[in-house]
Amino acid sequence: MSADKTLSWSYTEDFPLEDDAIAQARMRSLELGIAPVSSGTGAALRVLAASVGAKSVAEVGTGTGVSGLWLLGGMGADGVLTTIDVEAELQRQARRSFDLAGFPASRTRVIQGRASDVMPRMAARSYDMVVLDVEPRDAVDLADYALRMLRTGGVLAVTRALWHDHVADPARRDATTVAARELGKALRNSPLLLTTLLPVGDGLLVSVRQA
Ligand SMILES: C[S@@+](CC[C@H](N)C(=O)[O-])C[C@H]1O[C@@H](n2cnc3c(N)ncnc32)[C@H](O)[C@@H]1O
Repeated sequence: MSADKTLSWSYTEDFPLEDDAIAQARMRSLELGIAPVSSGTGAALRVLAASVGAKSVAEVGTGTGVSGLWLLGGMGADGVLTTIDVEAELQRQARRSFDLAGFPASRTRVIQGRASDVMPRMAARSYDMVVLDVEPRDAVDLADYALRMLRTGGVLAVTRALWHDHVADPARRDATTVAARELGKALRNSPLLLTTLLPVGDGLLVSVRQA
């Protein structure tokens, strides 16, 4: 690996142009101690949403709406983002972010609750894209619900898949790191999916549902 890799990675993170609405949502997130997706991850999510012509996207982990704004930016003008979070106050902030960015309320469905309670009640095979932006141990628990919701050709995106760069280090055996590692392998090995691991942000697992 070239010694310039770190430089290239920071260049990649700085490459996307983040608009004012996203920058403000990011600031509010950091003030509240919530880690939003990086610019590189957000831009990748936007491209993925656009590439599948997403009209229906579900996200777990609303936060203050940073990832949501990126996703909305990649969806068609009539696309609806359904976003789930346990924290009502964060969702109030996210609604404000969507509003300030000019997205009408009809473009978002903000659901408060634990994803493991909410997702089983959501329609099967109806979503173009599902994003899990939660800790790896939660992502492991939610991946099957997410796959159930995806249409054929739909995309599952799981953030934080390199978990603070611990996943690549075999000496790291803590439960969260192991969960991230195991989830990556399970998605990669599934005959239902085409999966790749992108080193953007804190790692982005991307799977396409093939049938
Ligand atoms: C990393 S933050 C999301 C940041 C957001 N996607 C952004 O980019 O602005 C993770 C969020 O997931 C929520 N969360 C964690 N576990 C959850 C679960 N099981 N069900 C619903 N929400 C959950 C937390 O309350 C937190 O707001």
